[in-house]
Amino acid sequence: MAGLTEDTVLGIDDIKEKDEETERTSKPIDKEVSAGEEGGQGERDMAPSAGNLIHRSGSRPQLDLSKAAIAGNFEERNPTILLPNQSDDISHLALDIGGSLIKLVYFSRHEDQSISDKRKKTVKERLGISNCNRRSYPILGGRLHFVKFETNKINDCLEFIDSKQLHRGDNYGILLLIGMDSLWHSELSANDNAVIKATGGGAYKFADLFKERLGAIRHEAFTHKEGQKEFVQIDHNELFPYLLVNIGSGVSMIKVDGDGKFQRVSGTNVGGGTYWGLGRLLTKCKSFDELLELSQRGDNRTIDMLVGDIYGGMDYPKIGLSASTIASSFGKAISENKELEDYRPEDISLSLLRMISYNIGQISHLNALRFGIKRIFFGGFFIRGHAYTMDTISFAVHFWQFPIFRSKGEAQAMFLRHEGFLGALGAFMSYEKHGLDDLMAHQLVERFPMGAPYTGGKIHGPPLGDLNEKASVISWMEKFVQKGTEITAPVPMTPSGTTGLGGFEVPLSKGGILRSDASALNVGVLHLVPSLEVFPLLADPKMYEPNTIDLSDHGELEYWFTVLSEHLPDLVDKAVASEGGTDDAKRRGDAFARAFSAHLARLLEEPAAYGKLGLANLLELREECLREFQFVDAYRSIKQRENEASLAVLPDLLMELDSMSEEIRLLTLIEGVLAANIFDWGARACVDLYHEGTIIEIYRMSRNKMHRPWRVDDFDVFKERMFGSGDKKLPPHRRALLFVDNAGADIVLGMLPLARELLRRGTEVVLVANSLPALNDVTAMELPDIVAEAAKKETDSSSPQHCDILRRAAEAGGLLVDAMINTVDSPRENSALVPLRVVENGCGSPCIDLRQVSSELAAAANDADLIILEGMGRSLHTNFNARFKCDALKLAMVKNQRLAEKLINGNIYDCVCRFCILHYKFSLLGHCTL
Ligand SMILES: Nc1ncnc2c1ncn2[C@@H]1O[C@H](COP(=O)(O)OP(=O)(O)O)[C@@H](O)[C@H]1O
Ligand SMILES: CC(C)(COP(=O)(O)O)[C@@H](O)C(=O)NCCC(=O)O
Ligand SMILES: [Mn+2]
Repeated sequence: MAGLTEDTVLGIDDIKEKDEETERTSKPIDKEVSAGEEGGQGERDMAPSAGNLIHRSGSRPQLDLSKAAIAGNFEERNPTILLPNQSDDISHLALDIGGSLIKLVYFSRHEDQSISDKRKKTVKERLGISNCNRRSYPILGGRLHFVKFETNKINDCLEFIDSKQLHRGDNYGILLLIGMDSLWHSELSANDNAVIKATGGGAYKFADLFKERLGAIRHEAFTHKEGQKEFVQIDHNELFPYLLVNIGSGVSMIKVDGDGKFQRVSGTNVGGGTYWGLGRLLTKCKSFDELLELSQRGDNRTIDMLVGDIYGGMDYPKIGLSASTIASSFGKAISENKELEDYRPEDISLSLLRMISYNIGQISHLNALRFGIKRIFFGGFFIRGHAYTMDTISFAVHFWQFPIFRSKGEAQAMFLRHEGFLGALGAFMSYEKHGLDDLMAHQLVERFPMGAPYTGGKIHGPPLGDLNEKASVISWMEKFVQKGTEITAPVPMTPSGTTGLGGFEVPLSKGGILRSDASALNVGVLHLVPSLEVFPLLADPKMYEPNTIDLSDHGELEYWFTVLSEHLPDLVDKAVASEGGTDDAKRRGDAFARAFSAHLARLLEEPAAYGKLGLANLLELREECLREFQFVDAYRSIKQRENEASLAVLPDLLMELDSMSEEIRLLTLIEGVLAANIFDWGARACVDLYHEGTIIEIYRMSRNKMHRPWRVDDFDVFKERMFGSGDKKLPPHRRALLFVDNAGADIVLGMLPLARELLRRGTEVVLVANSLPALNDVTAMELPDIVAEAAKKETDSSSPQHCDILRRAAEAGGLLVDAMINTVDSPRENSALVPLRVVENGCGSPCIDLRQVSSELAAAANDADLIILEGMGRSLHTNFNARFKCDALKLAMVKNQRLAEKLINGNIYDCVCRFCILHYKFSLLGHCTL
């Protein structure tokens, strides 16, 4: 890559000179910041119309390039660019301006969490219980977004930055990467002036980034062979050394030996720019995607000279080459009397794609061999998530490893979902002020928005990457709806192995029609939630897989897609009603339905598009989509109604329970939990049931059907743990974490009475509930009021004080603020009483991934020796097979026939009571059914 240094320096120089002009005339910065590109592509095309987008304003901080200058020697490999006039009060943004594409990674803060969360206030302030192991981060959490633009359309990029208000905010700084596959970096200046770092940091930072962050983002890396994507979870300890091959306009090959230990060992000038540039000239294509799409319909045999062409249609087995091996790319063009017009552009494109991919694959392989490297990661936007390209590269890497060529073992070709964003992301992460250097992988949650309609109460920017049109605030929703329809239309994918060319040297997957911009839906927004942690009680976090249902089985996938699609109209009705049924709500409801359907269609067609797909991901995606369209809580009124109805009958239930013997009571309590889990607005069968009676009638009916043995029935083991057998007794559990599920009868008549029983036995109880609404699940915010209502002292003096246990425990746990104030002076006769607390779980889904829980929950888990997971989402769809370091009880009613058949070989409404007991030293207990 000769000339890189000069070009980049020139580019930066350009910024410096032209910014003086900018200051005088308010001329645009678009030309200036694009100057790092090589080959002049696009430079002249750039219209200066976006010039006033990033403007000075007294109150708003912005990107101010005036008087920008390189600090130090221009010839240096690590030039620092100083922006003396830049306020560092701007958005988190990193730009990687490449020869072909601008990659933008930006950070948006989460909106301020409500501080009026009564539960948190009471827990923390009143009782001084805090998340002692919580680290303090300079950022409070937010999102990392990935966007790309063609370098010659920098105006769109600027418009986007403007529409998203990225040039203002109260953050720290901006990073700009200028160059092409460059291997430069510079240190942050200690100077107070804002600094632009010029770095091709992708490679340099990648080592660390991958190891600590991306490497553990679920399903980042994958292999791609014969049309099949397979995600690879890489053990941190086995990552190094690896070869990073960045296929941008040109190609860099970097050997990475450890954190920050890397070396550019090779490269080639035949890269993505070559394919696009040569392809454009030869086929007259107008866009890269058009060129790629052409290749899918091509047959390279018309242009490439094959081994068979030389050897009369025969293989050449002596040297291990079959007839269909390409002997010479474009070789036929010399021997025939044809002009360019005589060749199909499709064939030219395919021939070119194979030529370049093979060449890169081969050089990569040779370099891997040279250093004895087993893994090659391919990045850069040339790959563009394109199945055929990945197959071709994998094939090439593998081809040279056929026995005859093989020497020192096989190198594996791996691809990355964030393929093109490595540079921008690496630089972003390296910016120390963000505090991101301390972030751990489980603190990044990936989501797949369609383009948020609102931020800060306003509609911002066009959603789906169609940035050619001017961002029109008014028509945004209509545009979305239209776009949604386009991408909903299923895109056919040719099944693997049908290209008809055959032969081991021909990659099989060719794909169908190319999606308009695959990367827009391949890479999600990474939510940074610094308070997320791995649940400390997981027995083996590395082996933990939350999903029980594997959707890689296509039949399974289709079934659940149908279930979710059929549920959609009803959900939209509820969501719209929950927002007052206004015209705006209806429009949002429509957009939500389209967005979610679009995701479903996309995933049905390519299940691995967003990483390995499980049922929990689908259910969470639905909630995320609702939130994206500002549906805060679709089931709010249903939850309220069911809470009220259930609270009204709770005193009678508690009285009934108190009249029972301990053992009968425990059984009745578990029956009650299972029976009340029938109130699930996410299950079709149950929703149909609700038309047939009142909440209490359905609850009674459900209870009456609770006959043991249940389909999975470990109740006897649980009972033995609780009461012992004969004279062998175990002390009560110290602390139980109750992962609660639905609002209404489920929590009020099911889990609260069980919690009360544990409290009565001296076990401290922590109710673990959702941080955000999902279906009719109760949230941590809602729980204190429900508990307070359940624990209310009966004013009617004739009623016994059956709520005392709950009330005192809730007081002790800081849940009843008012009650505490009232009882401050009265002597606490039961000061030894264990507390009842509420913590949020960190998620907003009907399922729970225990690798990412709130730090509050992680802290509460430290002393816990019993976990109770309740409901289908948390104990069946996810965590059915999860193993813990303490006793664990999983309770759920199966409200879906197919799941019942598959999971427990049973029927709908069957129940699961699965108990897994830890081996106590002096264990008196048998083992559970696991
Ligand atoms: N929409 C697109 N426009 C232009 N090039 C694209 C596009 N999508 C993928 N590419 C390919 O990606 C290459 C650029 O990759 P990238 O990693 O962004 O490198 P650079 O930093 O050199 O721009 C292009 O040369 C082309 O082969
Ligand atoms: C989303 C759910 C897991 C919620 O169940 P819960 O955790 O409340 O018991 C469940 O409603 C579900 O799997 N529904 C889809 C299946 C169906 O409609 O049959
Ligand atoms: Mn639920």
